[in-house]
Amino acid sequence: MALSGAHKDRELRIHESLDELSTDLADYIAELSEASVKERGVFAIALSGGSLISLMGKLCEAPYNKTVDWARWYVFWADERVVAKSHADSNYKLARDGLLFKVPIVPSHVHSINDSVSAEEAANEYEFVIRQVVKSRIISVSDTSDCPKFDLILLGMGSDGHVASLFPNHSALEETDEWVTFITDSPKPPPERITFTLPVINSASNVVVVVTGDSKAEAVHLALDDVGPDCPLVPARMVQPTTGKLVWFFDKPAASKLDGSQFSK
Ligand SMILES: O=C1O[C@H](COP(=O)(O)O)[C@@H](O)[C@H](O)[C@H]1O
Repeated sequence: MALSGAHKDRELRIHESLDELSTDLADYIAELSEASVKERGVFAIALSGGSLISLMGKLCEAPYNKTVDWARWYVFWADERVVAKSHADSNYKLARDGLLFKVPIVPSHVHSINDSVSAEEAANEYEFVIRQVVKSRIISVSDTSDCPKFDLILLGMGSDGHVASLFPNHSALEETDEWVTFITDSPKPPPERITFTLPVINSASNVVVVVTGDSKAEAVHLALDDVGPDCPLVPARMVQPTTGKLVWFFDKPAASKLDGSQFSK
C-alpha cells in the first residue's frame, strides 16, 4: 500500500495500483466475513454497482473462493436501478455476472429488488424484505436507532460525490423515516432507482467506500478534507457511521487532491 492514514474515525488506504487495491479489498472483505461468521454465524453484506464489482473480482479467485464461508453470506444492494434484472444497467446483473455466479453463494440468500413494479413499490417491497430478514436476526439491529445494522455496506462514489443513489442536493438525502427510498429523477441514467437512506448506511458495522480514477479526485477532496462551508456538500461527506468503522479505498489518482498531511508512509 502506498499510504494509509486514520483520521476523524475513518481510515484511508491509498494504493499504488488497481491490482494492489483489489487484493487489499478482497483481503479486507474476507476478514470482515470471517469475523462476522465467527461472532454471528452469518455475514450480511450490501453491494453497490459501478466499478466496485470488478474491483471485488479477486474474491472469486484463490484463496478467497475456497476460504470465504460463502454459504453464510446474505447479499443485498445499497442501491439499485429500477430496470429488468437482465438489463445492462442492473446492479444485480453486474454483481451476478461478476461475482455471485462465480462463488457458491446460496441463491435464496441473495435479496434483489422486484424489477417488475414501480420505483416506489420496489423501494417499499425491498424495505419490507429487509424488515423480515432483521426479524430473523440475519441482519442485526442498530443499538442507537431502529435501523438495520449490516455487517458491511460497500459503496462506490461518482465524480459528483454521490454514493449509492444519493445524489447532491436531492431530497432523498434528507429521508430519515424510511430505510429504503426511491428516486425517479436520477441525474445519472437510468432515472428510476431505489437506495438505502443515510441512516441505514450510517448504522452499518462497517462501511467501505471504493473510489478510483482522477475524475473523482475533486469529489474525494470535498468529501474528506477540511473544506469551508462555502464548498458544495457532497453526499459522500455525509457517510459517517455512528458506531461502525469507515474505510476508504483509493488508487493514487483518486486521492491526488487529498490534503496529504493526514497520511504516513
Ligand atoms: O450509479 C451508480 O454509481 C455509483 C458509482 O459508480 P462508479 O462506476 O463511478 O464506481 C455506484 O456506486 C452506484 O451503485 C451506482 O448505482
